[in-house]
Amino acid sequence: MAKAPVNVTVTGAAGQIGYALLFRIASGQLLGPDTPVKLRLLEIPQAVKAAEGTAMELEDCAFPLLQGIDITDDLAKAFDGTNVALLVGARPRTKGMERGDLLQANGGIFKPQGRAINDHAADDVRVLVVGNPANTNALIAQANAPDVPAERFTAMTRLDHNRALSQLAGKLQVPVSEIRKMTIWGNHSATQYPDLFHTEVNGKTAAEQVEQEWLRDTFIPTVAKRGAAIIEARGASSAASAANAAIDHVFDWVNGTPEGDWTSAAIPSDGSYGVPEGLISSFPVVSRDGRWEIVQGLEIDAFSREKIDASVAELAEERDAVKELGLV
Ligand SMILES: NC(=O)c1ccc[n+]([C@@H]2O[C@H](COP(=O)([O-])OP(=O)(O)OC[C@H]3O[C@@H](n4cnc5c(N)ncnc54)[C@H](O)[C@@H]3O)[C@@H](O)[C@H]2O)c1
Ligand SMILES: O=C(O)C[C@H](O)C(=O)O
Repeated sequence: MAKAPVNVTVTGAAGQIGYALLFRIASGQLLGPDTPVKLRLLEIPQAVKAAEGTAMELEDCAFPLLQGIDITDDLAKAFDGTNVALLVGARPRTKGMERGDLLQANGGIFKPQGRAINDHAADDVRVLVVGNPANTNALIAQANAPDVPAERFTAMTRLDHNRALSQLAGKLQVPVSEIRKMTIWGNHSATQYPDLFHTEVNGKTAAEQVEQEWLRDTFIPTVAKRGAAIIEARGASSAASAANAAIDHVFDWVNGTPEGDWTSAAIPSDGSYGVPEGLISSFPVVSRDGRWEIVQGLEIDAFSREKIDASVAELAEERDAVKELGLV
């Protein structure tokens, strides 16, 4: 029997990431080659026409799995019955903007979106927040959706994870496919901690195969500041690689992670590894039966502890700031 279509909502659909993402969703790369999709594109009123243009192009691809496209600036319509919500549209930081202003502006987006997901989404809704500051935007949306299990709200650190894989593969001159168990801890920001102490390459720990100076002074800052380096080079933030990471995140969440490996995702902490419960922090995770689980039992040495704590402290500060603003 043919599968029922899955409703996928993409916010910020007329933006750069939206343009790199929508065609891949419609072609079956988000959920798999047997799953039909219906797209809901949410935009602000000024960008609805541009989203309509993208929808025309989607039609022109004649994707066999694409069973419909709705374009709207109405939250209730955008999230009505949605099974997968990709929250991409966000307010970028502009010149002279303080961090509090940025959090406030994004609260104005993610608070009502959280409420709309609460009131209109399907019972099995899964949410991935891409728009920055992604972890805290996810926290805002989750806090405003009390009827949806908290674990359904996640933020994207898969791009950082993929960046870390590529940097390490280049250093060791191995294919990315030979690397297992990479981890990004903490916030999707420059404080994130890409951890090589549990990563395996050809059955050996990656940290033992690289110089400690390279790990500390090149690898960690290169991965953590890659987003800024892309902006510097392109004059715009990463788009195709961000869309690719969003596809990877949702595909693995729905279909499971391969045996013998794990990935990275920012999910609500259950207190594991000393990360305060409720913070949406990146962890080593596996997906089993459609749910993320934090990989347990990893030994954390003093170097890693300090790095994880610094990023988690930043997340706690952001949470306190949005609490003060009444957003969570
Ligand atoms: N987590 C990550 O790894 C990662 C990586 C790259 C980019 N990002 C972030 O993703 C976000 C989007 O990036 P982009 O390059 O697509 O930006 P963009 O400016 O090209 O597009 C953003 C789109 O969002 C729309 N938008 C704004 N407010 C909206 C709202 N309330 N509802 C619906 N749509 C709204 C805008 O009209 C615009 O079309 C940014 O916040 C960026 O910093 C995150
Ligand atoms: O948009 C940004 O600030 C950078 C982005 O989050 C990235 O990691 O590429």
